[in-house]
Amino acid sequence: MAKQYDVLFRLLLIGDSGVGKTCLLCRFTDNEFHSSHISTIAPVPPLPTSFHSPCLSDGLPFYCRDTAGQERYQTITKQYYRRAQGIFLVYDISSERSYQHIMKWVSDVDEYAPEGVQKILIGNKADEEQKRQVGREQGQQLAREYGMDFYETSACTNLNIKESFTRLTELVLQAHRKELEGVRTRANHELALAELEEEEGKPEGPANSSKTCWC
Ligand SMILES: Nc1nc2c(ncn2[C@@H]2O[C@H](COP(=O)(O)OP(=O)(O)OP(=O)(O)O)[C@@H](O)[C@H]2O)c(=O)[nH]1
Repeated sequence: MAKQYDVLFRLLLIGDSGVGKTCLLCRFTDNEFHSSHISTIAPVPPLPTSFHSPCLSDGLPFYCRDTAGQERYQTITKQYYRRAQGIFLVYDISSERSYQHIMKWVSDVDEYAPEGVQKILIGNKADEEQKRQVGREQGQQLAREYGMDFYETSACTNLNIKESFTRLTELVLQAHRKELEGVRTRANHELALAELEEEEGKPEGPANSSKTCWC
């Protein structure tokens, strides 16, 4: 009933392979950290297990999708951009290369995501101070250039995880305030997941990911 008035917000995590996207999401949703790196393979796991409902900000449901950072999966990853309302662009502070690649990720977002999508820049692995290759000021500078908020995070020590997720959901809510006025919001997680699955369809290829923290 009144399905057209329901709202469903989708967040995405993108960035090079190994920057810690899966770990950020696991830390936020399950308060867990996995020290081994098992690359997310595309297609990412089936929708019902790859979405989480942090239910931040006034209890509205948010669904956050992890993506595979490896180049060979980019065609699949890009198909998720067009329905995203919020995107985390993640680099690793111990990898200059992953920082340089943020420009390429931003240009993909500009090309494939809807206008008005909210973005946040994340410099992850802030606990790795002795391996740091990217200064905090460099992160701040890049974020300023692209008009994004910036957080240095650590999925390992739980630095700024809640803060960055909360901020992105706030930005999405602000951007969609008009739509939210007087509308009924979807609170039924199962129903929402079923609809997401129906809308986006199951990606082709093997259904499983080698990641273990989606369990
Ligand atoms: N020290 C430290 N290591 C981290 C942090 N976040 C992730 N890692 C490690 O970095 C490696 C890669 O993390 P993942 O979360 O799998 O990286 P990803 O970006 O999802 O990689 P793809 O799935 O290949 O795109 C793992 O060994 C993690 O334990 C962090 O905040 N600090």
